[in-house]
Amino acid sequence: MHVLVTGGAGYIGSHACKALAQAGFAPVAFDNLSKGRSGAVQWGPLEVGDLSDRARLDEVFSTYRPVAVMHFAAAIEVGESMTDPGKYWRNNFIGSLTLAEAAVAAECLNLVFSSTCAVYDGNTEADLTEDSPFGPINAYGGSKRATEMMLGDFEAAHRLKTIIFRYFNVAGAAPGAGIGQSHANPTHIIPRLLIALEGGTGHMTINGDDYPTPDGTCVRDYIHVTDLVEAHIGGLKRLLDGGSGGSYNLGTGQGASVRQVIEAAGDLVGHMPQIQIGPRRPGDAVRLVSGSEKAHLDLGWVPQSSDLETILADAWDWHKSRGWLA
Ligand SMILES: NC(=O)c1ccc[n+]([C@@H]2O[C@H](COP(=O)([O-])OP(=O)(O)OC[C@H]3O[C@@H](n4cnc5c(N)ncnc54)[C@H](O)[C@@H]3O)[C@@H](O)[C@H]2O)c1
Ligand SMILES: O=c1ccn([C@@H]2O[C@H](COP(=O)(O)OP(=O)(O)O[C@H]3O[C@H](CO)[C@@H](O)[C@H](O)[C@H]3O)[C@@H](O)[C@H]2O)c(=O)[nH]1
Repeated sequence: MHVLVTGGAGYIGSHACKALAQAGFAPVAFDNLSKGRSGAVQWGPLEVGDLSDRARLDEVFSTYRPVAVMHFAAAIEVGESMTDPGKYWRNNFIGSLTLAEAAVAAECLNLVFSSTCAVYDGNTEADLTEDSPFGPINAYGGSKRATEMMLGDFEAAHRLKTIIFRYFNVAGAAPGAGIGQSHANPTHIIPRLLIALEGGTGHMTINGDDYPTPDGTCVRDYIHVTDLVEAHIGGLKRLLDGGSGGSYNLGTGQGASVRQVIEAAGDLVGHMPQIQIGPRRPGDAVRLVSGSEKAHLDLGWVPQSSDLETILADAWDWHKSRGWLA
């Protein structure tokens, strides 16, 4: 059973391919390699192509006749989305629309979509459930929320069943698998921190320490990538067994501030980076922590490796092993 994995050469998509293969599916990665790398595609073929290229999508659907799509391909940087919103609306929203139309035309009517907690109102201090108010405060979250709405309309009109997963902050790496967060110039806190601790820059800038949080820095809910992709396998099986779609938060319910993440990484490695306080990053939410049990109740999903120490240790092991990458 082929599953088309858009963004399959990227960080989470490559982990999903690994989990799909382990669960007995045949993943087919579809990626334009703008951020992904071909070396991360180890569990099935790589089809190079862009979401905007409908003819290329049609060709890939026709070749593999996938039973489902896992849709990870997107531009993902919150800060960039505030300075270049068009890139986000074009790639994430128009790209997803093109993909959904191709899937319906190919009668591939099961889709798992990578959404984000950035669809919620990030200025609230409350834990977030699937019923929390929307209010994307950045263009990235806006492009994801619009895609969710589009997919809802496609489900009603075209029977394209969709499971929407709203991830909190994904981190870590599958131990020993040769895949992890490998952007050339990472913006995410954990890869940047590991580069700093390794001696690459030696310093870490905190993007604002005057937020209304206990230590003044932004709070996030970090989820291990191996736990995250297991939820996708559960969601996919539910769709293929005839179950309904739905929306699910994927987080742990535990918040960690930027300072706490830096201190935990310093404890792991045995020394602290030099810390500088910079300005707030446009589009940053104050606090994003999941308050939901829905994925546990509906899908039986329980994170196994998502304590911050394990996440950082696995990310650090990946970071040290990836010297051969650009
Ligand atoms: N990393 C996180 O913490 C996080 C949190 C919430 C949601 N997400 C979502 O998870 C998904 C995967 O994120 P990731 O962290 O693996 O990012 P990533 O950049 O590593 O992976 C995205 C992949 O999509 C590919 N891609 C981008 N645009 C494309 C296009 N138009 N056509 C074909 N391929 C394209 C890139 O080359 C890359 O390999 C994204 O949809 C992202 O919004 C990530
Ligand atoms: O050098 C750095 C890097 C990051 N941060 C801060 O660390 C926090 C986390 O930032 P980052 O790791 O970039 O993640 P987010 O901006 O929270 O976004 C990630 O997590 C979102 C869910 O919260 C996803 O939707 C996005 O795709 C994903 O990029 C934010 O407050 C950043 O401002 C710093 O202070 N210094």
